[in-house]
Amino acid sequence: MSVPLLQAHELTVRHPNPGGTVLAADRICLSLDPGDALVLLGESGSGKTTVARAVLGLPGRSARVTGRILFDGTDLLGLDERALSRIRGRRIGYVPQDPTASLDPLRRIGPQLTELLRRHGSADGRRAARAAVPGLLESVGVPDPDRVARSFPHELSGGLRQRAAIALAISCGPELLVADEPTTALDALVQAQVLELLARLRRERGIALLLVTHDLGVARRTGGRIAVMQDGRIVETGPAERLLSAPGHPFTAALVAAQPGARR
Ligand SMILES: Nc1ncnc2c1ncn2[C@@H]1O[C@H](COP(=O)(O)OP(=O)(O)OP(=O)(O)O)[C@@H](O)[C@H]1O
Repeated sequence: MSVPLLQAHELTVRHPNPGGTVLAADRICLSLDPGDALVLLGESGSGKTTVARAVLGLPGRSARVTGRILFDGTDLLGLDERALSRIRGRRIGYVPQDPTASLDPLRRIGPQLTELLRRHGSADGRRAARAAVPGLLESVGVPDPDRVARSFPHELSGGLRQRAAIALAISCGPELLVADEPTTALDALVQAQVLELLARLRRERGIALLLVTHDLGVARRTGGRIAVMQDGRIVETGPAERLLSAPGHPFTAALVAAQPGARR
């Protein structure tokens, strides 16, 4: 059996709010092996993003976090910001719902990738970094990498922008990608293509995937394991196929009944 890449033990996150505190993640335990996929599935407000942000070491300034998040054996909650930022972006990549959150609107795609490749030491010198950009864009399925490298984010379609954001996220050769609703803003065809890209990155590069979604269809197509969240808790975990075809928890059963087409 392989050693888990990511493990959460009793992860609990409280957010302050005017009426007291919100228990956004309640004693979360999860485990993800290298190259595997884990989907956090749940309705809006169930705590999925809170867990994903805690794994990124970005729980929010005022959040109170307890428990442990072990990444390759190191407890991320015990690290200072400097140590965390060495892991985040280098060993853990982040794909947001809205790619404009990771792309700088005022810079062309190429220079953004060049800078990251240099900063993370994935390419030796500016010239090598620049030369690596088209291959990186090609590896995320960009059909015309030179044109895209010369483009500003707003000049690209939503699907190409998300591919560029994924290129940024994998530019440092991460072992884990955290993707928060990465296809929600895309139409159905592009959504399927982006999910296929994430699956290919797992297969070909062995990058593990922690994906947040409210959409059963996305969870099913991502494959791997699903953890169903309700009110800050994981109520059920299991292999995607089994969990969606034979839910063990009434809440999962209700979710499946509400989106019957997503079972197939
Ligand atoms: N920074 C914050 N301050 C106060 N409350 C917060 C904060 N972030 C999240 N919450 C609350 O924590 C709970 C869980 O939110 P979270 O965003 O993790 O859920 P989610 O399942 O990702 O939902 P969504 O899909 O809508 O983002 C919600 O009640 C939310 O209002």
